[in-house]
Amino acid sequence: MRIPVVVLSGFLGSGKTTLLLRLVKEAKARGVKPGILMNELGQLDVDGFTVNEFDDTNIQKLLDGCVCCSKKSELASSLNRLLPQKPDVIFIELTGVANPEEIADALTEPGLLRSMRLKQIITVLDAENVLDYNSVFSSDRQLVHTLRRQIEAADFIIVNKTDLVSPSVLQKIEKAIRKQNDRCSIAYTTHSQVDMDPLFHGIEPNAANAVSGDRLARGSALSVVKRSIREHEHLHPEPSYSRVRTMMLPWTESNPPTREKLEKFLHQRRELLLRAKGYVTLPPTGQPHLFQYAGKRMYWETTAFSGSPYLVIIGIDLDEERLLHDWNVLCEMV
Ligand SMILES: Nc1nc2c(ncn2[C@@H]2O[C@H](COP(=O)(O)OP(=O)(O)OP(=O)(O)O)[C@@H](O)[C@H]2O)c(=O)[nH]1
Repeated sequence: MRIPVVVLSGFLGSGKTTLLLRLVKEAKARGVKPGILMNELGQLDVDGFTVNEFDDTNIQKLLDGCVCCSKKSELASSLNRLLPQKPDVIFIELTGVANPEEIADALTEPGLLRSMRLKQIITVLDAENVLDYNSVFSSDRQLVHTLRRQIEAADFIIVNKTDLVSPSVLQKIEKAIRKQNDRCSIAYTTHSQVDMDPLFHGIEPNAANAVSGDRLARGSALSVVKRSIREHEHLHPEPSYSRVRTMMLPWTESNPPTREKLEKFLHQRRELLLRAKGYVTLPPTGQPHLFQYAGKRMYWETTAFSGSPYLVIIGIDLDEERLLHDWNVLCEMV
């Protein structure tokens, strides 16, 4: 029986990993064995540590590039490495700038088609920021195109972070979604807390799953996806994002910046910054924290992480040399 694959898409910081953690927990509660493929734009893996807390979960990570373009050739081998543990379902968490249609297409290649089937594309939206993407990223045509595709290709859209917006904003978001996708289901959530029953429909322990009800069985949906991919490749042979850059800011344990200085540093660069995350130690105690900057908000959590601290930032046209210089000046000033 072919293993159902659930693709999680959505822009940087919208709540995909939060959803993935819920899905993995739910899978375990149902006796369903999950396999996970996580893709990160940066060289370092922040979310993997959190997911690794589910100790016996089968995880593959594809770092330093986007699986829908620069890392596409590695998709099949990474997915095939999940197979020996016989997962009942595979969750693929894409980078925030990935076009999920490309993954749908890759799953129809002969090497994967025999063992896997695309069950569902779920797109998570950040309710606080999604309506601004077109204007904020107007100078990056490819990125705008990719973000539109994330909505158009979705079977299920989760409008997340509803705690940060008013009901009238949610109405506008629903209208905007329906203009682009009139067939998907929509749920409104905080912290990606969604009813799991529909998501697990047809996913059973021990993989003797019925194939019915998946996207692959619905020939028409797949052909729409395939046709739009061909159009996409024709019109956009470039990657799904163009000016998005990732870089690491070194975190010296002997001389770390304070929380306030880090926050000010990022806030001053908010126009070009899309996302930041990392494990950092804070003075004076050296307590490790998981730090996240998403949708222009900063989140801090204490953590049991015991590796070397690091901080990854993602932004538009980042000037690496200049940022590193400013960062080093900041660290020396502490
Ligand atoms: N206020 C608020 N914060 C949320 C909500 N959902 C997630 N967050 C926070 O937003 C940040 C980003 O969430 P993630 O789940 O890591 O987002 P992501 O889409 O996986 O991010 P990338 O992997 O960088 O693309 C984290 O600090 C979450 O705790 C929500 O509903 N409301």
